[in-house]
Amino acid sequence: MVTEASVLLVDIGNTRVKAIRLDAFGGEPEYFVDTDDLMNASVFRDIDTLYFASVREQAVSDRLADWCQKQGVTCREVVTEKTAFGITNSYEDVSKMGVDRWLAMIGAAEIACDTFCVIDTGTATTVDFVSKGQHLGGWIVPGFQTMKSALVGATKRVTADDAAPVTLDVGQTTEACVAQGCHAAVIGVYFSAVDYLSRKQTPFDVILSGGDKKLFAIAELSDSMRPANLVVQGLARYAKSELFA
Ligand SMILES: Nc1ncnc2c1ncn2[C@@H]1O[C@H](COP(=O)(O)OP(=O)(O)OP(=O)(O)O)[C@@H](O)[C@H]1O
Ligand SMILES: CC(C)(CO)[C@@H](O)C(=O)NCCC(=O)O
Ligand SMILES: [K+]
Repeated sequence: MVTEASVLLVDIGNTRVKAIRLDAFGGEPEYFVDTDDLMNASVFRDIDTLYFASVREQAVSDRLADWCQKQGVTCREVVTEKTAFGITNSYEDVSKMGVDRWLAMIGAAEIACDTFCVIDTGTATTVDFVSKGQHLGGWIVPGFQTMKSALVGATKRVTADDAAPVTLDVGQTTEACVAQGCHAAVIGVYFSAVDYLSRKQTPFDVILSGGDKKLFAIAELSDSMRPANLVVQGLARYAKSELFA
């Protein structure tokens, strides 16, 4: 019999792979560089079912599925759909939408009111807007690190450091100007999302997620929610409904 402790949820992101068992999905996942790293890890022991989602190339998914088959582990890859859990995707070709965005919406819908947006910030910052079960559309923006690398790569005299500001401020050195400027740009996405939703003239929730959500400390003033990891939460919803409903 499948138990929640024997199901592993895996989010294969652009930068990192996150894995956590279904019975612990609200907690902190384990991080891996890639799926080879994951396949050798102890989290893989004693599981009988794997639910995964990937934004990497197809070969990565194929290799993971092959490996599961050899281990006798049931493997289910979740992909972006046109409709599920009462949400309808606005993309005409839903296969083009990154499954992390789809799962973030599915995860957010469980905790948000009728109208909401989910802001997921990591390698990219994505924003997706949903009202009454209809996905209205979204934004894809470079993430904080990605913005800094693009800036450094496209200029001669601009350099960056590892600082990750949490307050809106200004810099007095090149590195501080870059860090504060890119932080201001990330925060700008949040304010623009609030502005867009405000025009709907209906109550809404803003849900923040992703490896860099700490950059949104400023949003604590408002009542936006910051759940653990929405992509994993979306995967958990799929696994629960398919295995235990
Ligand atoms: N231990 C860590 N290792 C790598 N990145 C980290 C770590 N802790 C925080 N981060 C931040 O998290 C960001 C990556 O976030 P996340 O893991 O959500 O991204 P990702 O793997 O690209 O997933 P996504 O595809 O959702 O963007 C990095 O930009 C980095 O600033
Ligand atoms: C935008 C990212 C990189 C965010 O992780 C991912 O969702 C992705 O690769 N998306 C494909 C393009 C799209 O969603 O329209
Ligand atoms: K992201």
